[in-house]
Amino acid sequence: MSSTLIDGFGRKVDYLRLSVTDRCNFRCIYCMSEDMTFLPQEHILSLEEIQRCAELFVANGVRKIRLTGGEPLNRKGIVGLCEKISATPGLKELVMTTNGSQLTKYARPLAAAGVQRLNISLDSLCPKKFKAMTRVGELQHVLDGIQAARQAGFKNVKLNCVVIQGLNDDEVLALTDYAINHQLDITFIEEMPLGNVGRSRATSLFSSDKVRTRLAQHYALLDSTESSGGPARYLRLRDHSATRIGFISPHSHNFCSTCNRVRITVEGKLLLCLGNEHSLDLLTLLRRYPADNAPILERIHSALYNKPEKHHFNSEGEVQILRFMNASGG
Ligand SMILES: Nc1nc2c(ncn2[C@@H]2O[C@H](COP(=O)(O)OP(=O)(O)OP(=O)(O)O)[C@@H](O)[C@H]2O)c(=O)[nH]1
Ligand SMILES: C[S@@+](CC[C@H](N)C(=O)[O-])C[C@H]1O[C@@H](n2cnc3c(N)ncnc32)[C@H](O)[C@@H]1O
Ligand code: SF4
Ligand code: SF4
Repeated sequence: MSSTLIDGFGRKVDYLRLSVTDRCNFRCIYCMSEDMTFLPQEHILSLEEIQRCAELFVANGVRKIRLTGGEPLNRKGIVGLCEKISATPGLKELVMTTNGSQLTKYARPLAAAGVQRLNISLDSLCPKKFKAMTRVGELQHVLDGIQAARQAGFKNVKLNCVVIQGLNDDEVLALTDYAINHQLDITFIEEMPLGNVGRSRATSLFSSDKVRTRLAQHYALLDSTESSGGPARYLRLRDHSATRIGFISPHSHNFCSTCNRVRITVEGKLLLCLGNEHSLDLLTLLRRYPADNAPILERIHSALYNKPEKHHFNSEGEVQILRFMNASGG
Protein backbone atom coordinates (compact mmCIF):
# COMPACT_ATOMS: atom_id res chain seq x y z
CA MET A 1 0.00 0.00 0.00
CA SER A 2 1.69 3.17 -1.14
CA SER A 3 0.60 6.48 -2.61
CA THR A 4 1.76 10.06 -2.90
CA LEU A 5 0.39 12.58 -0.45
CA ILE A 6 -0.86 15.60 -2.38
CA ASP A 7 -3.11 18.35 -1.08
CA GLY A 8 -5.98 20.13 -2.79
CA PHE A 9 -3.60 22.78 -4.18
CA GLY A 10 -1.30 20.23 -5.78
CA ARG A 11 1.41 20.55 -3.12
CA LYS A 12 3.26 17.32 -2.39
CA VAL A 13 3.70 16.49 1.30
CA ASP A 14 7.09 14.89 1.96
CA TYR A 15 7.93 16.43 5.35
CA LEU A 16 6.30 15.21 8.58
CA ARG A 17 6.73 17.02 11.89
CA LEU A 18 6.09 14.48 14.62
CA SER A 19 5.49 15.83 18.09
CA VAL A 20 6.53 13.31 20.75
CA THR A 21 5.38 15.27 23.80
CA ASP A 22 3.66 18.53 24.72
CA ARG A 23 5.74 18.72 27.91
CA CYS A 24 8.83 20.83 28.36
CA ASN A 25 11.37 21.82 30.99
CA PHE A 26 11.19 25.44 29.73
CA ARG A 27 8.22 27.83 29.58
CA CYS A 28 9.21 30.20 26.74
CA ILE A 29 7.15 33.38 26.76
CA TYR A 30 6.19 33.13 23.07
CA CYS A 31 5.25 29.44 23.22
CA MET A 32 3.41 28.75 26.48
CA SER A 33 1.52 30.41 29.28
CA GLU A 34 3.19 30.55 32.67
CA ASP A 35 0.71 28.13 34.25
CA MET A 36 0.68 25.71 31.32
CA THR A 37 -0.98 22.35 31.95
CA PHE A 38 -0.13 19.24 29.95
CA LEU A 39 -2.00 16.27 28.53
CA PRO A 40 -2.58 13.24 30.76
CA GLN A 41 -0.67 10.10 29.75
CA GLU A 42 -3.78 8.25 28.54
CA HIS A 43 -4.51 10.95 25.94
CA ILE A 44 -1.21 10.71 24.10
CA LEU A 45 0.19 8.45 21.41
CA SER A 46 2.33 5.58 22.66
CA LEU A 47 5.84 5.18 21.26
CA GLU A 48 4.58 2.27 19.13
CA GLU A 49 1.79 4.46 17.72
CA ILE A 50 4.24 7.24 16.90
CA GLN A 51 6.42 4.72 15.09
CA ARG A 52 3.41 3.38 13.21
CA CYS A 53 2.55 6.93 12.07
CA ALA A 54 6.12 7.46 10.90
CA GLU A 55 6.10 4.21 8.90
CA LEU A 56 2.71 4.93 7.39
CA PHE A 57 3.76 8.39 6.19
CA VAL A 58 7.15 7.24 4.89
CA ALA A 59 5.46 4.42 2.97
CA ASN A 60 3.43 7.14 1.27
CA GLY A 61 6.16 9.52 0.21
CA VAL A 62 7.39 11.34 3.32
CA ARG A 63 11.19 11.62 3.13
CA LYS A 64 11.97 13.88 6.09
CA ILE A 65 10.74 13.54 9.66
CA ARG A 66 11.40 16.16 12.30
CA LEU A 67 10.85 15.13 15.92
CA THR A 68 9.64 18.02 17.97
CA GLY A 69 7.34 18.92 20.84
CA GLY A 70 7.20 20.32 23.54
CA GLU A 71 10.72 19.27 24.30
CA PRO A 72 11.37 15.96 22.51
CA LEU A 73 14.14 15.01 24.95
CA ASN A 74 11.56 15.05 27.75
CA ARG A 75 9.84 12.00 26.23
CA LYS A 76 10.90 8.77 27.93
CA GLY A 77 12.21 6.30 25.37
CA ILE A 78 13.14 8.98 22.83
CA VAL A 79 16.47 7.38 21.86
CA GLY A 80 14.88 3.99 21.16
CA LEU A 81 12.17 5.72 19.14
CA CYS A 82 14.81 7.50 17.05
CA GLU A 83 16.57 4.19 16.40
CA LYS A 84 13.35 2.64 15.14
CA ILE A 85 12.21 5.58 13.01
CA SER A 86 15.64 6.13 11.45
CA ALA A 87 15.59 2.51 10.26
CA THR A 88 12.37 3.04 8.28
CA PRO A 89 13.06 2.08 4.65
CA GLY A 90 12.62 5.09 2.38
CA LEU A 91 13.23 7.78 5.01
CA LYS A 92 16.01 10.16 3.93
CA GLU A 93 16.33 12.43 6.96
CA LEU A 94 15.48 12.08 10.64
CA VAL A 95 16.05 15.43 12.36
CA MET A 96 15.08 17.04 15.67
CA THR A 97 14.30 20.47 17.07
CA THR A 98 15.27 20.81 20.74
CA ASN A 99 15.88 23.47 23.36
CA GLY A 100 19.34 21.93 23.74
CA SER A 101 19.37 21.90 27.53
CA GLN A 102 19.78 18.10 27.82
CA LEU A 103 22.18 17.51 24.96
CA THR A 104 25.21 16.88 27.15
CA LYS A 105 23.40 13.67 28.05
CA TYR A 106 21.66 12.97 24.73
CA ALA A 107 23.78 14.25 21.81
CA ARG A 108 25.88 11.07 21.38
CA PRO A 109 22.99 8.60 21.85
CA LEU A 110 20.90 10.59 19.35
CA ALA A 111 23.69 10.56 16.77
CA ALA A 112 24.13 6.82 17.29
CA ALA A 113 20.36 6.35 16.92
CA GLY A 114 20.41 7.89 13.45
CA VAL A 115 19.34 11.50 14.06
CA GLN A 116 21.09 13.43 11.29
CA ARG A 117 20.61 17.09 12.17
CA LEU A 118 19.71 19.16 15.23
CA ASN A 119 18.05 22.57 15.34
CA ILE A 120 18.61 24.15 18.75
CA SER A 121 16.62 27.10 20.07
CA LEU A 122 18.69 30.00 21.45
CA ASP A 123 17.14 33.43 21.91
CA SER A 124 19.74 35.21 24.02
CA LEU A 125 23.37 35.02 25.12
CA CYS A 126 22.68 36.97 28.29
CA PRO A 127 21.88 34.58 31.19
CA LYS A 128 19.34 36.96 32.76
CA LYS A 129 17.53 37.63 29.52
CA PHE A 130 17.66 33.95 28.60
CA LYS A 131 15.94 33.15 31.88
CA ALA A 132 13.37 35.89 31.28
CA MET A 133 12.54 34.51 27.83
CA THR A 134 12.40 30.85 28.85
CA ARG A 135 10.99 31.75 32.31
CA VAL A 136 13.14 29.00 33.91
CA GLY A 137 16.02 28.04 31.59
CA GLU A 138 19.75 28.15 32.35
CA LEU A 139 21.71 29.53 29.40
CA GLN A 140 24.87 27.58 30.25
CA HIS A 141 23.07 24.24 29.90
CA VAL A 142 22.13 25.13 26.33
CA LEU A 143 25.60 26.44 25.43
CA ASP A 144 27.07 23.20 26.80
CA GLY A 145 24.44 21.28 24.83
CA ILE A 146 25.44 23.02 21.59
CA GLN A 147 29.09 22.05 22.14
CA ALA A 148 28.04 18.49 22.96
CA ALA A 149 26.16 18.34 19.65
CA ARG A 150 29.26 19.45 17.74
CA GLN A 151 31.45 16.97 19.61
CA ALA A 152 28.99 14.18 18.87
CA GLY A 153 29.61 14.86 15.18
CA PHE A 154 26.41 16.71 14.23
CA LYS A 155 26.99 18.84 11.13
CA ASN A 156 24.96 21.91 10.17
CA VAL A 157 23.69 22.48 13.70
CA LYS A 158 21.21 25.32 13.36
CA LEU A 159 20.25 27.82 16.02
CA ASN A 160 16.62 29.01 16.07
CA CYS A 161 16.00 32.48 17.44
CA VAL A 162 12.54 34.02 17.83
CA VAL A 163 13.16 37.76 17.68
CA ILE A 164 10.99 39.92 19.92
CA GLN A 165 11.10 43.68 19.65
CA GLY A 166 12.43 45.28 22.82
CA LEU A 167 13.51 41.97 24.30
CA ASN A 168 16.21 40.33 22.23
CA ASP A 169 16.31 42.30 18.97
CA ASP A 170 19.47 43.97 20.30
CA GLU A 171 21.18 40.56 20.29
CA VAL A 172 20.83 39.76 16.62
CA LEU A 173 24.47 40.64 15.95
CA ALA A 174 25.82 38.92 19.06
CA LEU A 175 23.92 35.75 18.20
CA THR A 176 25.20 35.87 14.62
CA ASP A 177 28.77 36.32 15.88
CA TYR A 178 28.28 33.34 18.17
CA ALA A 179 27.03 31.26 15.23
CA ILE A 180 30.00 32.32 13.10
CA ASN A 181 32.53 31.62 15.86
CA HIS A 182 31.13 28.15 16.40
CA GLN A 183 30.50 27.35 12.72
CA LEU A 184 26.74 27.03 13.15
CA ASP A 185 23.80 28.12 11.02
CA ILE A 186 21.30 30.49 12.56
CA THR A 187 17.67 31.22 11.70
CA PHE A 188 15.73 34.26 12.84
CA ILE A 189 12.01 33.65 13.28
CA GLU A 190 9.03 36.02 13.35
CA GLU A 191 6.74 35.20 16.29
CA MET A 192 3.43 33.58 15.38
CA PRO A 193 0.15 34.26 17.21
CA LEU A 194 -0.53 30.80 18.69
CA GLY A 195 -2.00 30.41 22.17
CA ASN A 196 -2.75 32.97 24.84
CA VAL A 197 0.74 33.24 26.27
CA GLY A 198 -0.25 35.95 28.76
CA ARG A 199 1.54 38.85 27.10
CA SER A 200 0.46 41.10 24.27
CA ARG A 201 2.12 40.47 20.93
CA ALA A 202 0.75 43.75 19.56
CA THR A 203 4.03 45.65 19.38
CA SER A 204 6.59 42.89 19.60
CA LEU A 205 6.96 41.78 15.99
CA PHE A 206 10.52 42.36 14.77
CA SER A 207 10.48 41.62 11.07
CA SER A 208 13.07 39.60 9.19
CA ASP A 209 13.77 42.66 7.04
CA LYS A 210 14.80 44.59 10.14
CA VAL A 211 17.11 41.75 11.17
CA ARG A 212 18.61 41.74 7.69
CA THR A 213 19.16 45.50 7.77
CA ARG A 214 21.05 45.18 11.06
CA LEU A 215 23.19 42.35 9.76
CA ALA A 216 23.94 44.20 6.52
CA GLN A 217 25.60 46.98 8.52
CA HIS A 218 28.24 44.51 9.73
CA TYR A 219 28.51 41.71 7.19
CA ALA A 220 28.62 41.34 3.43
CA LEU A 221 25.43 39.35 2.79
CA LEU A 222 24.95 37.17 -0.27
CA ASP A 223 21.54 35.99 -1.44
CA SER A 224 21.17 32.25 -1.78
CA THR A 225 18.54 29.96 -3.25
CA GLU A 226 19.43 26.93 -1.13
CA SER A 227 16.81 25.17 0.99
CA SER A 228 16.84 22.83 3.97
CA GLY A 229 13.45 21.45 2.97
CA GLY A 230 11.73 23.70 5.55
CA PRO A 231 10.31 27.24 5.43
CA ALA A 232 13.59 29.17 5.85
CA ARG A 233 15.08 31.48 3.20
CA TYR A 234 18.85 31.65 3.46
CA LEU A 235 21.63 34.18 3.06
CA ARG A 236 25.33 33.47 3.00
CA LEU A 237 28.06 35.64 4.50
CA ARG A 238 30.83 36.52 2.05
CA ASP A 239 33.56 36.23 4.67
CA HIS A 240 32.25 33.31 6.73
CA SER A 241 31.39 30.39 4.52
CA ALA A 242 30.57 27.94 7.35
CA THR A 243 27.49 29.87 8.51
CA ARG A 244 24.16 30.34 6.79
CA ILE A 245 21.66 32.93 7.99
CA GLY A 246 18.04 31.80 7.71
CA PHE A 247 14.82 33.75 7.96
CA ILE A 248 11.44 32.26 8.79
CA SER A 249 9.05 35.07 8.06
CA PRO A 250 5.41 33.97 8.30
CA HIS A 251 4.27 37.61 8.47
CA SER A 252 6.53 39.46 6.06
CA HIS A 253 7.43 36.77 3.47
CA ASN A 254 4.68 34.17 3.45
CA PHE A 255 5.99 30.75 2.40
CA CYS A 256 2.72 28.80 2.29
CA SER A 257 2.68 28.40 -1.49
CA THR A 258 5.61 25.97 -1.19
CA CYS A 259 4.30 24.18 1.91
CA ASN A 260 5.38 20.52 1.88
CA ARG A 261 4.50 19.52 5.43
CA VAL A 262 1.94 18.34 7.96
CA ARG A 263 2.17 17.75 11.69
CA ILE A 264 1.07 14.99 14.03
CA THR A 265 0.54 16.18 17.58
CA VAL A 266 1.24 13.92 20.53
CA GLU A 267 -2.54 13.79 21.01
CA GLY A 268 -2.61 11.99 17.68
CA LYS A 269 -4.13 14.81 15.67
CA LEU A 270 -3.03 15.25 12.09
CA LEU A 271 -2.73 19.04 11.79
CA LEU A 272 -2.95 20.12 8.20
CA CYS A 273 -1.63 23.61 8.85
CA LEU A 274 0.07 25.36 11.76
CA GLY A 275 -2.22 28.35 11.24
CA ASN A 276 -5.50 26.48 11.30
CA GLU A 277 -7.49 24.55 13.93
CA HIS A 278 -8.73 21.70 11.66
CA SER A 279 -7.31 18.25 12.24
CA LEU A 280 -7.92 14.55 11.70
CA ASP A 281 -8.17 12.35 14.80
CA LEU A 282 -5.48 9.76 14.00
CA LEU A 283 -5.34 8.41 17.56
CA THR A 284 -8.89 7.08 17.32
CA LEU A 285 -8.24 5.64 13.86
CA LEU A 286 -4.98 3.96 14.92
CA ARG A 287 -6.81 2.28 17.82
CA ARG A 288 -9.85 1.35 15.72
CA TYR A 289 -7.71 -0.30 13.02
CA PRO A 290 -4.78 -1.81 14.91
CA ALA A 291 -3.62 -3.98 12.00
CA ASP A 292 -4.87 -2.23 8.88
CA ASN A 293 -3.53 1.09 7.58
CA ALA A 294 -5.71 1.22 4.46
CA PRO A 295 -8.77 2.90 6.01
CA ILE A 296 -6.49 5.31 7.86
CA LEU A 297 -4.67 6.23 4.67
CA GLU A 298 -7.99 6.88 2.96
CA ARG A 299 -8.94 9.35 5.70
CA ILE A 300 -5.52 11.02 5.47
CA HIS A 301 -5.99 11.58 1.73
CA SER A 302 -9.43 13.14 2.28
CA ALA A 303 -8.10 15.36 5.06
CA LEU A 304 -5.18 16.47 2.91
CA TYR A 305 -7.54 17.56 0.22
CA ASN A 306 -8.75 20.15 2.75
CA LYS A 307 -5.32 21.41 3.77
CA PRO A 308 -5.65 25.21 3.80
CA GLU A 309 -3.89 27.21 1.12
CA LYS A 310 -2.22 29.42 3.73
CA HIS A 311 -2.38 30.82 7.24
CA HIS A 312 -4.23 34.03 7.99
CA PHE A 313 -2.01 35.38 10.74
CA ASN A 314 -2.08 39.14 11.01
CA SER A 315 0.69 41.02 12.70
CA GLU A 316 -1.58 42.94 15.06
CA GLY A 317 -0.85 40.60 17.88
CA GLU A 318 -4.20 39.05 18.77
CA VAL A 319 -4.24 35.32 19.47
CA GLN A 320 -5.42 33.73 16.24
CA ILE A 321 -5.01 30.06 17.02
CA LEU A 322 -5.98 28.89 20.50
CA ARG A 323 -3.65 25.89 20.40
CA PHE A 324 -0.27 26.65 21.94
CA MET A 325 2.93 26.12 19.98
CA ASN A 326 4.16 23.36 22.34
CA ALA A 327 0.97 21.41 21.61
CA SER A 328 1.26 22.03 17.86
CA GLY A 329 4.65 20.51 17.20
CA GLY A 330 6.39 23.84 16.62
N1 LIG B 1 4.06 29.03 9.67
C1 LIG B 1 4.85 27.95 9.68
N2 LIG B 1 5.96 27.94 10.46
C2 LIG B 1 6.72 26.84 10.45
C3 LIG B 1 6.44 25.73 9.65
N3 LIG B 1 7.40 24.78 9.85
C4 LIG B 1 8.23 25.30 10.75
N4 LIG B 1 7.83 26.54 11.11
C5 LIG B 1 8.45 27.39 12.10
O1 LIG B 1 9.81 27.49 11.82
C6 LIG B 1 10.54 27.55 13.03
C7 LIG B 1 11.73 26.61 12.96
O2 LIG B 1 11.29 25.30 12.75
P1 LIG B 1 12.25 24.05 12.88
O3 LIG B 1 11.64 23.12 13.86
O4 LIG B 1 13.64 24.46 13.13
O5 LIG B 1 12.11 23.34 11.47
P2 LIG B 1 12.53 23.73 9.97
O6 LIG B 1 12.68 25.21 9.86
O7 LIG B 1 11.58 23.06 9.05
O8 LIG B 1 13.95 23.06 9.87
P3 LIG B 1 14.94 22.71 8.65
O9 LIG B 1 14.74 21.27 8.38
O10 LIG B 1 16.29 22.98 9.23
O11 LIG B 1 14.60 23.59 7.50
C8 LIG B 1 9.56 27.24 14.14
O12 LIG B 1 9.21 28.46 14.78
C9 LIG B 1 8.38 26.70 13.45
O13 LIG B 1 7.20 27.00 14.12
C10 LIG B 1 5.27 25.77 8.86
O14 LIG B 1 4.89 24.83 8.20
N5 LIG B 1 4.51 26.91 8.91
C1 LIG C 1 7.71 24.55 19.90
S1 LIG C 1 9.45 24.36 19.86
C2 LIG C 1 9.64 22.59 20.13
C3 LIG C 1 11.06 22.10 20.13
C4 LIG C 1 11.95 22.54 21.27
N1 LIG C 1 11.30 22.55 22.52
C5 LIG C 1 12.60 23.87 20.97
O1 LIG C 1 12.26 24.86 21.64
O2 LIG C 1 13.41 23.93 20.05
C6 LIG C 1 9.90 24.45 18.11
C7 LIG C 1 10.29 25.82 17.61
O3 LIG C 1 9.16 26.66 17.65
C8 LIG C 1 9.58 27.96 18.00
N2 LIG C 1 8.42 28.70 18.52
C9 LIG C 1 7.73 28.47 19.65
N3 LIG C 1 6.71 29.35 19.78
C10 LIG C 1 6.75 30.15 18.68
C11 LIG C 1 5.95 31.23 18.22
N4 LIG C 1 4.90 31.69 18.90
N5 LIG C 1 6.27 31.80 17.04
C12 LIG C 1 7.35 31.34 16.32
N6 LIG C 1 8.12 30.32 16.70
C13 LIG C 1 7.84 29.73 17.87
C14 LIG C 1 10.67 27.71 19.03
O4 LIG C 1 11.53 28.79 19.17
C15 LIG C 1 11.37 26.50 18.45
O5 LIG C 1 12.43 26.89 17.63
S1 SF4 D 1 9.77 26.80 22.54
FE1 SF4 D 1 10.43 24.74 22.96
S2 SF4 D 1 11.68 25.03 24.81
FE2 SF4 D 1 10.43 26.81 24.68
S3 SF4 D 1 8.61 26.32 25.91
FE3 SF4 D 1 8.16 25.84 23.76
S4 SF4 D 1 8.55 23.69 23.62
FE4 SF4 D 1 9.63 24.43 25.43
S1 SF4 E 1 1.19 28.12 7.80
FE1 SF4 E 1 0.19 26.26 7.05
S2 SF4 E 1 0.22 26.35 4.82
FE2 SF4 E 1 1.63 27.89 5.60
S3 SF4 E 1 3.62 26.86 5.57
FE3 SF4 E 1 2.79 26.59 7.63
S4 SF4 E 1 1.67 24.64 7.60
FE4 SF4 E 1 2.07 25.27 5.47
